[in-house]
Amino acid sequence: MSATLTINGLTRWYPGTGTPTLDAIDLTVPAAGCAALLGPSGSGKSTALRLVAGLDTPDAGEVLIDGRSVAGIPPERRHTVLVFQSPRLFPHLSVLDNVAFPLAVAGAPRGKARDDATQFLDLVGLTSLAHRRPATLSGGQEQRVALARALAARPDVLLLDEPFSALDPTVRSEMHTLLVELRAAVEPTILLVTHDQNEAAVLADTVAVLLDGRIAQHDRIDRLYTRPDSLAVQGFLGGRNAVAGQVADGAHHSALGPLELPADTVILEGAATLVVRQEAIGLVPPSDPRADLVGVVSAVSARGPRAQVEVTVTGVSLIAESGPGERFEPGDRVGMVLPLDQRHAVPAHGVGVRPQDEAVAAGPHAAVRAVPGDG
Ligand SMILES: Nc1ncnc2c1ncn2[C@@H]1O[C@H](COP(=O)(O)OP(=O)(O)OP(=O)(O)O)[C@@H](O)[C@H]1O
Repeated sequence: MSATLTINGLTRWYPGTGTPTLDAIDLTVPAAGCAALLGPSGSGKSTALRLVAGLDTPDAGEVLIDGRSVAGIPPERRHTVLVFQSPRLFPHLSVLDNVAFPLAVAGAPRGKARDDATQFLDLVGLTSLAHRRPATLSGGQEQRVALARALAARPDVLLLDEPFSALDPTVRSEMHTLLVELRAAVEPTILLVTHDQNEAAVLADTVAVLLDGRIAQHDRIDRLYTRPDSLAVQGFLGGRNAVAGQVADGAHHSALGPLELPADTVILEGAATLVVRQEAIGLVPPSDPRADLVGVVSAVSARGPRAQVEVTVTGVSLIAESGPGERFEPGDRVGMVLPLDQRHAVPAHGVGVRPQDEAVAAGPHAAVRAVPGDG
């Protein structure tokens, strides 16, 4: 019951707004895959889901399910189901009949619809509540019913619009576990909208970062963290270190001195910003031979069990995270280890260049190094 979802050049320009809310976005979610659309409030995430679901009409571009355009097909015939932040259950129906509803609408006899619904309730762990009314359920239980109802409709594509953001952290985490189990059991194709990076990381195979109506980067979450295409993506994902400089001879040159760049990426010669995640930097004694840099602690701020440690190195401020039990004070001299595979250079102009994009880079600042296996 899963299908490939393809979004081509999808554009939505609400009347009276100066710029399009969605500006020609492209996105593919393979059958049984899960992609997250991650972006700040107002970036156009819900607009994209509404267009895929058929609740709104694009100004340009198209949505394809298994290669077939769904333009002009009404929502109820698209084989997509949208689950919202609020469960939107039918209050006058039992839990079981809520889940059986899409089956009954599709023409299944009452007994068959209820049998099927029982199986989906079992999948979400709620068979014991089958005869309750929604008003007697907790928020997490209601959302479980909403998921069971959505899956019972056997959609080609399951669309989730911030489905867990109203739940408290413990219940949200239980719902994440449930969704991982549902994926394994039913293998739906999922497009998930969220503004929560952790949720995207836990649930999705790939994450499309939506900034100002454009997909800034669609990648695995680990690559979004360590290989951002732009400083906008790096900053949105909370990266704190960005050092301006130049790339030459496979290294980044700045006030920090030359720092070799990893070989598993294409490196552009020219102006580029070095980025390294704060949690990837190791703090060691200044005499430690592993230290790539030595500096002086300029500030320490506690963040739960870890602290953010600001270190000044030849006038450049870098942030690292100390581990549990490590204590640093302003004025301490420290060594910093910047693991080679965690370093990345973001070209000063435009997005980063990947192997598949090499043709774009042909020019005076063309890509100088590409290693198979990347991207
Ligand atoms: N029907 C509409 N008419 C005019 N503008 C709209 C309409 N729907 C949404 N917008 C605008 O489009 C922009 C994107 O809205 P959208 O709800 O898609 O963003 P979002 O990323 O889902 O945000 P949030 O995380 O806050 O839900 C917002 O500026 C919003 O005000």
